Amino acid sequence: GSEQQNPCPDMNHHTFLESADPCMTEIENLTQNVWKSHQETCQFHVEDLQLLRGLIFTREEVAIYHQKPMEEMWERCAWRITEAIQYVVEFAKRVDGFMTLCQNDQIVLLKAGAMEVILVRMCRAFNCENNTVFFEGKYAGPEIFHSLGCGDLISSIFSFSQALSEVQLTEQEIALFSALLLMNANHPWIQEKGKVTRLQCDLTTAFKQLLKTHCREGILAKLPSKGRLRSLCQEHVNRVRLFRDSHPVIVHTLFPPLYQELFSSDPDSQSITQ
Ligand SMILES: O=C(C1CCS(=O)(=O)CC1)N1CC[C@](c2ccc(OCc3ccccc3)cc2)(S(=O)(=O)c2ccc(F)cc2)C1
Repeated sequence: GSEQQNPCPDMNHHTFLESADPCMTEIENLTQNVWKSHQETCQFHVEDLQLLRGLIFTREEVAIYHQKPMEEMWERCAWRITEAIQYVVEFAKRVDGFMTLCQNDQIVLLKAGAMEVILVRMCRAFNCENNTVFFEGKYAGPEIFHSLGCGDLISSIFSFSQALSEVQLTEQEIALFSALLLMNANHPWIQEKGKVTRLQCDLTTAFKQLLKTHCREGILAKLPSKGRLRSLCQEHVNRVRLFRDSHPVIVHTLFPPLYQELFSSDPDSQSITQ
């Protein structure tokens, strides 16, 4: 790290470290842990996603997507999001403190926050120059999702990604912001509120410290509000329910069980699959 100015020059290095504020190194250790956890579970590396920006679906390929039945497109997106969620689950498990929470709280936090983390991670795979997102191997505009029949949800997802990519978040900022989205102590079903609050507080300190060190406090005002993220996730859940009501067999037989548990079960069902 950067050479830290020793605030008490007369103390030798050894004494200084002993007397340094212990929680400071704890916070720095937490920042490193969260960054490493993100790097190991980010699904695609941001360098690769940048390189792939040149790979855009042709008009013919988009036309093929348009001919796919609604059910098939829904099933594809359900699988894409389920894959992404498995990486987010792995991310959470590697964040210091998350595995010390009781199983109920781990599940409640992931059920409430996994989609929010995916929406944030998505800005890494979004190219705001041509309004395209990385999907199934190439970059695609919103029109590729046409046969889903939920144009409003897709356009809100795209405009959300557009707004977030303008902040140009670093991988460290995405890592800490994602961890903060997950560690939400105010969730009604949390049993060990104190432990989650402590985690949330340490992550907030770490995030603030990171922004301060890099003179990036200005981005706090540009980050999406909790309300914006929550309404986007709710819109997704509403759409899934609408689709499930009209295609119950498809959802029950072809959608990933994890996706059904997280997005199409009633909100307070705690029966998550192991
Ligand atoms: O971006 C990612 C990945 C994040 C990690 S990464 O390493 O950066 C590689 C990319 N995503 C993973 C899954 C993705 C996803 C995002 C939102 C979503 O909303 C729920 C939904 C479900 C059914 C119908 C409509 C909407 C579903 C999937 S996606 O499939 O790429 C997709 C994208 C845009 C869109 F408009 C619809 C689907 C986003």
